[in-house]
Amino acid sequence: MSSVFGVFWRVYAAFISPPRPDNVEDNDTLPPLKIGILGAAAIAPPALVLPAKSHPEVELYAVAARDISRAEKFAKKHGFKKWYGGKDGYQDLLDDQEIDIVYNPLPNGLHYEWTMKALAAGKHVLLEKPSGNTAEETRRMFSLADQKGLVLLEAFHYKFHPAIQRVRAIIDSGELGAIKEVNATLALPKGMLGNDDDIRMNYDLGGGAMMDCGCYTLSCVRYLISNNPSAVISATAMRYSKDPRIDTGTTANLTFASLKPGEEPVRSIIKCDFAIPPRWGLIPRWPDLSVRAVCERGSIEIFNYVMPVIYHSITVRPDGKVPRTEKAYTFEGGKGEEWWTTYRYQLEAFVDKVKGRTPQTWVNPEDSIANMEWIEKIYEESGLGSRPQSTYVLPTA
Ligand SMILES: NC(=O)C1=CN([C@@H]2O[C@H](COP(=O)(O)OP(=O)(O)OC[C@H]3O[C@@H](n4cnc5c(N)ncnc54)[C@H](OP(=O)(O)O)[C@@H]3O)[C@@H](O)[C@H]2O)C=CC1
Ligand SMILES: O=C1OC[C@@H](O)[C@H](O)[C@H]1O
Repeated sequence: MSSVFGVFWRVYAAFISPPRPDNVEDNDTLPPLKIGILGAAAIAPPALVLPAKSHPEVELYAVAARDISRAEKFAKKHGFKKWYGGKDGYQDLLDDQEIDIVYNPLPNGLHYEWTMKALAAGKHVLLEKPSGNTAEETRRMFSLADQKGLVLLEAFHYKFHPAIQRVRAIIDSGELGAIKEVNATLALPKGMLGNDDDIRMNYDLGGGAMMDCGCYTLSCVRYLISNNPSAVISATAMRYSKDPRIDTGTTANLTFASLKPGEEPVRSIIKCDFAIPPRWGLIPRWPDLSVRAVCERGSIEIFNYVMPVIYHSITVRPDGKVPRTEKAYTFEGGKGEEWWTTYRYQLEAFVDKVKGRTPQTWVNPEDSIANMEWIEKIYEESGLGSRPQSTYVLPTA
């Protein structure tokens, strides 16, 4: 449904009142997987709480917050059975034997420590993006998950939605010829994010626009080109006035080796910004969430690859032919509903993996590690340097 009614209907079902699950394969015989959340984070309701409400195989079980009253308020508001708080609250949640899955939406600089602790406690972990502060942290987390036979997923939710997968399928089909250039932007109007106390403005917590919004643009161009960059040609950061180690926006110019011998390298410009100024100093701008690929025989672009359930459009312009617009809210013959958010598709895949089923989509450890490696290279090139590596050491058993 691409009408205005369709937008309202999807937003209602996705964010206001997700339909309750009715039928499940093994729901009658197996208890639901119990979820615990570390931190009453702003992203937790859209990214996990709402998706869980329409997933028949999970239960919102416990939340921990540094302040117990905050944990209690969050638990009661969202229907969690238990809450933990105080200085040991996060560890108490991890020690709860009932919990199967831990969602980690802590600040980036704490992803490593608490994911390592969660894995050590035997929990599967859904970890917010970017996976850590450094690629070394990411390698260590996936290595521990592997040793323990646990599922660990970096929550690059946009990849689980049919919209971006449709863009890649069109590129891969060869309809437009070889890919020459892909540019991606995630830029938000000033005022939406980036107050002084925002975790994104704190270097020790892994702040910076390239970490926050930029990690999507990098991930997306790597995904559409089906390769990793071969070099960062240049990277320019706008520095935060109160801490020059933090970028409020970064533009990076990358090059990728072509996958086919003899073809030109693929060029890419990625841009992130969390402070686009109002037009003429007055009129607030819309977020810029665009990705455009130029190929030998035409171009393709998608608007809104980050929150496609609300509205997105895929415009294909084959040279010499009439342009067409496509939408993709569901997979043909696959699991999903028009109102499923990127996060709902992601939760479906995560549960499938935990249950030993083959997920429709997955983000492999190598992919998460490579994304962090190139984030670090971009920060190095911009002169700001990598974010600080965690000093946490997991005690040996
Ligand atoms: N997938 C997506 O679409 C999005 C993902 N994200 C990612 O999710 C994570 C959290 O982002 P967001 O929800 O916006 O952030 P918030 O600041 O709302 O949440 C972070 C949580 O971390 C906890 N925390 C623990 N230690 C600290 C500390 N020293 N300082 C501040 N907070 C602390 C707080 O929990 P407590 O309740 O215990 O106080 C807080 O609730 C980030 O990794 C971000 O990149 C963010 C937005 C969108
Ligand atoms: O993950 C995210 O997605 C959307 C952005 O608004 C936000 O800053 C970021 O953390």
